[in-house]
Amino acid sequence: MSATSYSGVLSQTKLLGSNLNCSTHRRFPTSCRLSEGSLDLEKSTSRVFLSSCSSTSDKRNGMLGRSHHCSTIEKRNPVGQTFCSLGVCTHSRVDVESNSHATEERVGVLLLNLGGPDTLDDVQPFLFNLFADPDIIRLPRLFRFLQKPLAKLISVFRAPKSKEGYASIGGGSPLRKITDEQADALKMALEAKNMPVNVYVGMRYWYPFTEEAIQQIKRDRITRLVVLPLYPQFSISTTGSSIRVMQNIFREDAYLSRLPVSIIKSWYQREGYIKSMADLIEKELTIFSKPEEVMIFFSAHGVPVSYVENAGDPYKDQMEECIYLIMQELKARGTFNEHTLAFQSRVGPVQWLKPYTDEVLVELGQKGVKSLLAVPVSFVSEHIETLEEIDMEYKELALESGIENWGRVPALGCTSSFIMDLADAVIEALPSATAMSTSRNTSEAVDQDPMRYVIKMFFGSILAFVLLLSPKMLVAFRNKLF
Ligand SMILES: C=CC1=C(C)c2cc3[nH]c(cc4nc(cc5[nH]c(cc1n2)c(C)c5CCC(=O)O)C(CCC(=O)O)=C4C)c(C)c3C=C
Ligand SMILES: [Fe+2]
Repeated sequence: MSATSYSGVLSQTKLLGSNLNCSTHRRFPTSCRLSEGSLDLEKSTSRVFLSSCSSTSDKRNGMLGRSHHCSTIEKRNPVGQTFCSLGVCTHSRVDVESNSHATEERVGVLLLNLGGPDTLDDVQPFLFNLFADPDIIRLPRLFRFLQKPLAKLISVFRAPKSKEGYASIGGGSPLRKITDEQADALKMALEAKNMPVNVYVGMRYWYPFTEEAIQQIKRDRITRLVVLPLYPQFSISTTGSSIRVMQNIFREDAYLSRLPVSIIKSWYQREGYIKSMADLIEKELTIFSKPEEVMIFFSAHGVPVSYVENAGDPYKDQMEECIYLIMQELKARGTFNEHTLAFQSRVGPVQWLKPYTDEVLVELGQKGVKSLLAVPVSFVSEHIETLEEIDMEYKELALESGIENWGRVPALGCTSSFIMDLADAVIEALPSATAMSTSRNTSEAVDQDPMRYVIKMFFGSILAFVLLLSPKMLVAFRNKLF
């Protein structure tokens, strides 16, 4: 549920039409002229004036005192002079209510993340949730009814290996704790910028689930919501999946479907993020005896190739651009190290994005690279793939392959420059919040036709039988590819 949920009340005095051009897209339905999180002021013809007052009492921290303050954000069209200004004023509630436009505004920020098992007993059910996600195992529509049985099978097969991994990092995932800390830090950063908000944490595959966070948002009568996935780059399998869950819930609910929402789909290109990453890399390089000789080795979580080539996942492009921007920033600071990008954590019998981290490490060792700095780049908190896969498996492989000096950049976590930048991203996204699309897509309508459903099940069963007994699947299970 909410990591940082307090009864902050924001009274908005004015909100003049945020007339952003939003279109409905089949897979990523909310595609606003929001240029991935930052308001595209040059194109925008809207003028948004948001003056907010707060009257807060923090239940969590047991604060009894109430404070009243007011923040102003102004965004104007290209002919206007003021693009973004934050001002602070103080006035009483009566003043607010005397305004004819007065409505009570409660701003929420929903942090989306993957979630991870808290204990070893959670591992198999967590894996089940993950593999039951049609954005993780993308079965053809005809096979969709197989999703859950397949998820059960794969999760049971994979659980022992995953459990070993989680056991080696302390018996569970640190994700919940770190995400809660990030939520607290973000709330404080926003308060420091005179933007009191409730921050909620919604995990995709484990507690606190996205569904719970959304229920809490509803209970708190949030009136404007910014959705901030904690993945810098967009992938269908991560941000896309969480947004799909959100949209399904929002569509069915009268209150939520009218709630103005702004989704920050990716933010890898933000200056604050790039600079924070460059800071961490620079700092870690100084630990090596010859920093200039260190190969900067970006290791990103992979996705199956089909996501990029068939489904149009922008993940690979965004990842490459992200690395380019980080390297440009380092060059601007006088750091000219060589670098490379590889993809880790592949699962199952399909082709994943290449080159693979393990193969590149061996090649680099063979080529005579002696010093290497691993940089996890697809995620902003420590998790099993940094603490176990990189710090243990890949480090061992690198040292065996001839690399002598190994280092690893920590995940950003609660690095203050990073959190401040996320806070800015939220503030910039807020004025463009619009109600989510409520239209049902046609393929879902087909699922509601009983005759079509029976036909689909009949042919699907035959195909499923063939698929499950296909040599590829049998080999995958036998070779423990899951
Ligand atoms: C940008 C980050 C991630 C992408 C893209 C991603 C895609 C993806 N992942 C799997 C399968 C698994 N992922 C697992 C854990 C896991 N994945 C991410 C991030 C991305 N996944 C994180 C942060 C974590 C760790 C959570 C934690 O508990 O610390 C797991 C479980 C662990 C294991 O058994 O290895 C699986 C399985 C697929 C199939 C996929 C794309 C289709
Ligand atoms: Fe993953």
